[in-house]
Amino acid sequence: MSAAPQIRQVQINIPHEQTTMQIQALAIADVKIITPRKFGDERGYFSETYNKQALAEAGIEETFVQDNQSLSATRGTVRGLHFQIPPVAQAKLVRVLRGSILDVAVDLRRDQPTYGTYVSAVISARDGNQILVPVGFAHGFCTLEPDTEVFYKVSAPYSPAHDRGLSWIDKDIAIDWPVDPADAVLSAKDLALPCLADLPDCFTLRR
Ligand SMILES: Cc1cn([C@H]2C[C@H](O)[C@@H](COP(=O)(O)OP(=O)(O)O[C@H]3O[C@H](C)C(=O)[C@H](O)[C@H]3O)O2)c(=O)[nH]c1=O
Repeated sequence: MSAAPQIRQVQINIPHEQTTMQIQALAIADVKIITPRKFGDERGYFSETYNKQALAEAGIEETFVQDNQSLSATRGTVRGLHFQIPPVAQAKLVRVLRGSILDVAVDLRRDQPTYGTYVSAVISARDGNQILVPVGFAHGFCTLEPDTEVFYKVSAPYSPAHDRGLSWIDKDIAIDWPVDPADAVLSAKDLALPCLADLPDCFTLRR
């Protein structure tokens, strides 16, 4: 049994009761952290983890058509970076059912000043927070705990023919992952993904 991969500590927020759904834009403003309201009592808590109308009232109009869930047994598991190309490009609403992840979104929109840059956030079952990754981004995460279970909604159905990926260790993007490449657990597919410089333009709107 190989030793557990070494994970550099990442700031994990302490959960707190919320009175309303909170929405916070990250440095790339289209990527948002959504923290639904929690009703705590002596039994535990209740939370509406998805409410289409509440999101629409906050200006989040994505329509989700498929739910996905993955379990990663080992902390330091990296899944991604993935995206689907039009006409089935996906927005993703990601949350963690058990454990925690460092979630990463890379901007692939060549007509944006943030093209080729990324944002990241710790998403955890403890915090009950979620990340909204819009169309036009590559998405991936690194698990921070063993047996981390991730649940996410996508706005277009899975289409292997439109499934694309980007190397997690692309030097031009230089994502600060909390695990060293020597210790990370990835699929053979993800280990072979190309760098951004070798990807065709997938998302710039045709004028
Ligand atoms: C994504 C997907 C996959 N699959 C099948 C295809 C493979 O036989 C198997 C595992 O797929 P994959 O290795 O792509 O799974 P992950 O590495 O967890 O990829 C996912 O995790 C990263 C973080 C993402 O953002 C993507 O949404 C998604 O690609 O599930 C399906 O049947 N439907 C689906 O929607």
